[in-house]
Amino acid sequence: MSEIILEHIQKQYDGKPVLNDLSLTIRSCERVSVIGGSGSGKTTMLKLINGLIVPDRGRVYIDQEDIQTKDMNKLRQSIGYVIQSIGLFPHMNIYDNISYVLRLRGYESDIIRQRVHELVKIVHLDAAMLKRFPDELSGGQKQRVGIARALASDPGVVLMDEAFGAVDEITRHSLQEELLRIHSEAPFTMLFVTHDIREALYLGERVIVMRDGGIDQFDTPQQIKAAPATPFVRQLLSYL
Ligand SMILES: Nc1ncnc2c1ncn2[C@@H]1O[C@H](COP(=O)(O)OP(=O)(O)OP(=O)(O)O)[C@@H](O)[C@H]1O
Repeated sequence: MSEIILEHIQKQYDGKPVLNDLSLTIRSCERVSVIGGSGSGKTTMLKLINGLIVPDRGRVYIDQEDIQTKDMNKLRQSIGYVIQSIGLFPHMNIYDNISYVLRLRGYESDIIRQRVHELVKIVHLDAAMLKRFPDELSGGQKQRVGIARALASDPGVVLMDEAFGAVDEITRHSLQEELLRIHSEAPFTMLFVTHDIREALYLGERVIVMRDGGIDQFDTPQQIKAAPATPFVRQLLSYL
């Protein structure tokens, strides 16, 4: 449950601007989708929010606190991050993967066990899978583990980067529905990067359309459909 503010963010790689004077406010508990061309800066924006990279200029605030003034390890532990390649630790079983942040934070084992069992229920995983290792799970099951791990410490912010990109259509649809249900039961501020305009419009209460390091439109799905702000937004909508 956190408000995120990006204020005049500039980021360059090798002298080439990747984010160009980006400013936006994401409300506490809001679901925001991010869509845009390849290389438009979507992943870079997420990484700036969880402190994996720092802007050349501008500031990121979470709940009115400049993240640069925070302990970066603590910041990352307080933000759920789900990526397409999932990033599960291959040498740890599912239980240890899900409980990783809780163990880092020094919670007692009874509390951790209770929370892990709560989480597997939330993401509809079979508890029998907790003993397995990531390479013994299907793509969709691994994604559920990734979501459970991201939610483990009850984060105020969850960042998802093409989180459902590597699963089949049916699994993708059920993960989308589960994500909406999970969010409605225990809300958090969510940024969801996707290449799929349907997914963006379905999951986002508002949608950011990025192009070349800037924002073409940041609006509700209804408004984006009713009044696309640029030819690029119109082109995206033509794929519906
Ligand atoms: N560590 C890096 N060093 C140099 N250039 C980088 C680095 N990370 C990203 N870039 C460049 O920054 C630009 C934006 O990358 P970013 O990953 O944010 O795009 P994206 O919108 O998420 O793209 P995609 O949809 O293809 O994943 C790209 O041109 C990319 O090549």
